[in-house]
Amino acid sequence: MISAEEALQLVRQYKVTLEVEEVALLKSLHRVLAQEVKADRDFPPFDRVTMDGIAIRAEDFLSGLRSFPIAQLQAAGAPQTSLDQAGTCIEIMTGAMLPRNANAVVPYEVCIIQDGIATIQAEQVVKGQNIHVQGSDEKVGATLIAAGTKITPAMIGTLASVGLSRVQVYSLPKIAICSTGDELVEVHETPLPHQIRRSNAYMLAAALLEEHLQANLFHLPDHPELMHENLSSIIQEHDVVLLSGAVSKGKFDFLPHVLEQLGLELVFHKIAQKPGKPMLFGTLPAGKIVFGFPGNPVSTFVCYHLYFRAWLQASLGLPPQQQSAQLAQPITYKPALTYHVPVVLRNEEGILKAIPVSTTGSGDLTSILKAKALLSLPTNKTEFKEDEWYPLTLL
Ligand SMILES: Nc1nc2c(c(=O)[nH]1)N[C@H]1C(S)=C(S)[C@@H](COP(=O)(O)OP(=O)(O)OC[C@H]3O[C@@H](n4cnc5c(N)ncnc54)[C@H](O)[C@@H]3O)O[C@H]1N2
Ligand code: MOO
Ligand SMILES: [Mg+2]
Repeated sequence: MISAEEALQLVRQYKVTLEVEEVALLKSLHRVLAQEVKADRDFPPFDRVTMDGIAIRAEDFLSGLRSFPIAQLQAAGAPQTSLDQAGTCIEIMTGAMLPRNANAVVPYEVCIIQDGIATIQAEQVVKGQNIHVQGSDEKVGATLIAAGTKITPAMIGTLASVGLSRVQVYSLPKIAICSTGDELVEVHETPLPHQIRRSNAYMLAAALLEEHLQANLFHLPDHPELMHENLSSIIQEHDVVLLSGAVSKGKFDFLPHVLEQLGLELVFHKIAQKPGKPMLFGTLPAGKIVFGFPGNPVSTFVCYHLYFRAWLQASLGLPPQQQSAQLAQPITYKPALTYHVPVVLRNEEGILKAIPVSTTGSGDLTSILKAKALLSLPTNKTEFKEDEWYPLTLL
């Protein structure tokens, strides 16, 4: 049996190779950029006026002049004008190109305009004031966003600015979620006393939606031939298969055997951890990836968050997310297993404190209703003291 740390390292090594596809600008939100984004022109592209007011030559003001006849009006979006005559001004709007020969913009608030003459009441005017100089943010050709970055709304603004109406992004893996077990019925059905509803499949699908990933949902019966037949066609159609249940020691836990028949290259089966000990991970022919999450709801949820998300980050070329928090109360845990404790979080003067939530075990769906994260207590100790720092995984 491998350790939780080894399992994490291993899943990160089995990333899938994602193709590059082109999508419409807004569809690129939350996707991973597969191209470098460069400035197609200087940022800003011209000397941009930053206040509504008048454009003058600062020298005229310095020579004592205070009243400037208005020669022209220039709006944003109009071609550049020219301040040809010394001692005059051009009324100018925010976002307009600075007129040729002008070098300062005086806001309306410190001018009085009467009969076509602007009189400046400011104490001083400095050359270059209220002008956003061409190329002062970025020069044409500069890299604005590196490939491999997850696209945020702010980045959509930059992509739009440089004219990328279509964006190259890495394609998304095709994901299947399969629940297993003859005790499961559909959500809309009323279970008989010995049945339960298929909650894990929906919980996983929702967790994927939070990553902006869609999945197809399936159910596999507790029957080796039928499981083989169904799973074989599911694998053909998907890059990644997330399975829930049927990976432990039970008489109906057929998955490991069926997967082996389907060409599984096992990377590991069983991790020294609680919950989620019987988790399975491996590859299938044609570079497909399979995660076999233990069926207990908390185990499925915990293993998804610890291992699938680490795998996804690695496959998308994103750095691992590492965080830690302080245990808020002592815990004794004797088994030689990494104990992933469900916790809520509290910020105490800048220190993140993890407070364990009560749970009856990995069948306790309600514990993950309360928990916001997992605090992973390592195997090399049995006494975990208050204020000690441990790795944290957000749920
Ligand atoms: N003799 C042993 N028994 C068990 C061991 C062990 O080491 N030795 N490990 C236990 C642990 S830990 C876990 S976790 C479970 C994992 O079991 P399986 O992955 O084989 O899952 P199932 O047997 O199919 O189901 C377990 C449990 O989860 C419920 N379940 C399954 N799928 C769903 C679903 N989609 N939605 C809601 N609930 C689901 C299922 O009804 C069972 O109650 O094995 C222990 N046993
Ligand atoms: O590891 Mo199992 O996940 O405790 O129920
Ligand atoms: Mg079982």
